[in-house]
Amino acid sequence: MAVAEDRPHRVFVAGHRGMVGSALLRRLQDENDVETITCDRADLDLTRQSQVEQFFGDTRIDQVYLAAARVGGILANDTWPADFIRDNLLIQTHVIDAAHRAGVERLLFLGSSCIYPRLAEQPIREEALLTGPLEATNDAYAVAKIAGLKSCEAYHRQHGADFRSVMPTNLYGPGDNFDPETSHVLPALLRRFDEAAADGRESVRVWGSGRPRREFLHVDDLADACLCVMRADAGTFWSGLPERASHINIGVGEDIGIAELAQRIADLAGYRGSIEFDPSKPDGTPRKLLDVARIRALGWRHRISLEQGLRATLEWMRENIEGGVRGITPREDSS
Ligand SMILES: NC(=O)C1=CN([C@@H]2O[C@H](COP(=O)(O)OP(=O)(O)OC[C@H]3O[C@@H](n4cnc5c(N)ncnc54)[C@H](OP(=O)(O)O)[C@@H]3O)[C@@H](O)[C@H]2O)C=CC1
Ligand SMILES: C[C@H]1O[C@H](OP(=O)(O)OP(=O)(O)OC[C@H]2O[C@@H](n3cnc4c(=O)[nH]c(N)nc43)[C@H](O)[C@@H]2O)[C@@H](O)[C@@H](O)C1=O
Repeated sequence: MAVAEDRPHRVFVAGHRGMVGSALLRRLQDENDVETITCDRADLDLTRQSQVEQFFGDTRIDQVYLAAARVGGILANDTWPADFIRDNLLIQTHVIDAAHRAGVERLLFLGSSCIYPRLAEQPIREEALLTGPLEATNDAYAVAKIAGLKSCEAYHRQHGADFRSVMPTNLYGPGDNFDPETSHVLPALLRRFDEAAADGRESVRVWGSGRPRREFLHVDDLADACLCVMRADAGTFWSGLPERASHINIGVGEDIGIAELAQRIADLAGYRGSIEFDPSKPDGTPRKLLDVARIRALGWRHRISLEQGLRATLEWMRENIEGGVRGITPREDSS
């Protein structure tokens, strides 16, 4: 490695105020050979190339965790595809290229399990990439994420850059977006059922048919997996991947139906009314279960069960979202 043994690695976490970025910061604090670097979006808008180049030019950085992105649930993705493809292509292209020019020794790009074909064989292996059509509700976001992992692969092939990618399954945990319209399913249902229980409501609506299946990973486990991938020596990491690939799946290896998830959350929140399904909302991809053999071969396995994670996240939500939730807005409204 390029870094002298006697000084800590200077690690830039992009997106440090988000759910994943803040979990990475918590996890990196446990490492005594790491000095973390962050910069607020007000001072560094990653969609602006000049700002990104200046930041990397002025700041000595050894490693990058690229957890900044435009992120949202199925409806936000389906409603604002232009914002999702634009922001994500710009952020990742600027950061990856500036990191390469600045001589960053290692970078981790955060993709998503939605990169795989809608009807991929389950559990989904890394090799399923680009073997079939994408799910329409998030194809713009998925194309940007595919471009991100392909960028890492291309900079590795052409320049020898040690830029790696992880493809996490659906995540949840402290710092999540609990906005009813723009969030993912798990935080949306935690909030909806908790409020319904508190108000004594008789019925709660769950989007779609309830039949799709999803795999859920606690964000603290994801942060641990990211460090495991970044700490793997280059020979081990690259030799464990198929040729012309830079990505590795991160998940728990089992999934759950949305109707069952809703019932478990209802029970946890103490909700006693009925559950109805809203067919006017999209189901999205029918199933998205990752094959996690590769990350397990690197020595990582999740520790937090869905039961434990749901309880802890419900507690976190009750203590932290009083007075408002962090949602997202379309770009036209936000700039
Ligand atoms: N959540 C999930 O279920 C999954 C997430 N992922 C991936 O993990 C990564 C992190 O996601 P997550 O933490 O959930 O998302 P969040 O929305 O919680 O966090 C995203 C972060 O990116 C920052 N950001 C967005 N745009 C810009 C910009 N133009 N300039 C600077 N910073 C910006 C945000 O800044 P600010 O706080 O100022 O808004 C925020 O800190 C993403 O790449 C996502 O694709 C992958 C699989 C599942
Ligand atoms: C991580 C991943 O997240 C997104 O994909 P998704 O997995 O389809 O996302 P989701 O969590 O929003 O929904 C999962 C399922 O749950 C159902 N569902 C029920 N009730 C609610 C509900 O109240 N809110 C939401 N959001 N979904 C609901 C919903 O109808 C769907 O069947 C990608 O766009 C992309 O961002 C991505 O990579």
